[in-house]
Amino acid sequence: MILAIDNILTPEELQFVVESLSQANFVDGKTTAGWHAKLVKNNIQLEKTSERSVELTDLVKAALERNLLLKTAVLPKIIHSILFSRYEKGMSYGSHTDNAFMGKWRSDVSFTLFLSSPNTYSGGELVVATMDGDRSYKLEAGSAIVYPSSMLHRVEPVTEGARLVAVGWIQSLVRDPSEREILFELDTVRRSIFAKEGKTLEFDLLSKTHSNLLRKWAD
Ligand SMILES: O=C(O)CCC(=O)C(=O)O
Ligand SMILES: [Fe+2]
Repeated sequence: MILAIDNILTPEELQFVVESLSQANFVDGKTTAGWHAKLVKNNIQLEKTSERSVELTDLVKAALERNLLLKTAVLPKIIHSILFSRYEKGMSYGSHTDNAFMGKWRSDVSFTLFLSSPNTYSGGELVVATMDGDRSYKLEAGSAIVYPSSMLHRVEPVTEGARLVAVGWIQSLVRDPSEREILFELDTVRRSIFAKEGKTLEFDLLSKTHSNLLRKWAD
């Protein structure tokens, strides 16, 4: 399941992040890519060890953690390895797959949080390869695409302007995307029943099934 989540950041947070990044020092992105992804990675990114990176990482992580849609669809165990990347004119990231592990954490879900307004740059779409063709994404600033880390993906060349994003990886409580999808749908239905009718017997039974499956599938 590929999911678009709008307004992860408030306008104030977005402005803060973008302003902070405008004064930052960016380095070659190849330093954090796997040995094969390095061959096609052509961007620059905020130095991970800088104080600014730690501050912005905490901000983005907190924004993702408070988002209910992300919580129910992704079931995060930990949001790890956030990077702030910049693609200037001519930069791109060719087709690749993300490493299964980053340090000790597994990458089950990848995300791109768009930080530049789409009308400030040309090209730079995130393209995810699905069984029925390529899907192309270029969201409003502050919104994110969330997709299984198992999928091939790329960033199209930027032809004008600059594309600023925060990308990162999540280890989910449930590694299998199809199991996550079942849990997400059950959770969505039970919340909808609760909103309409309150804590009915149907709500209780769906909650029981959701909890029992989560217990069964979580690692
Ligand atoms: O910038 C993006 O949207 C995705 C970048 C990416 O695929 C990566 O950093 O592994
Ligand atoms: Fe990637």
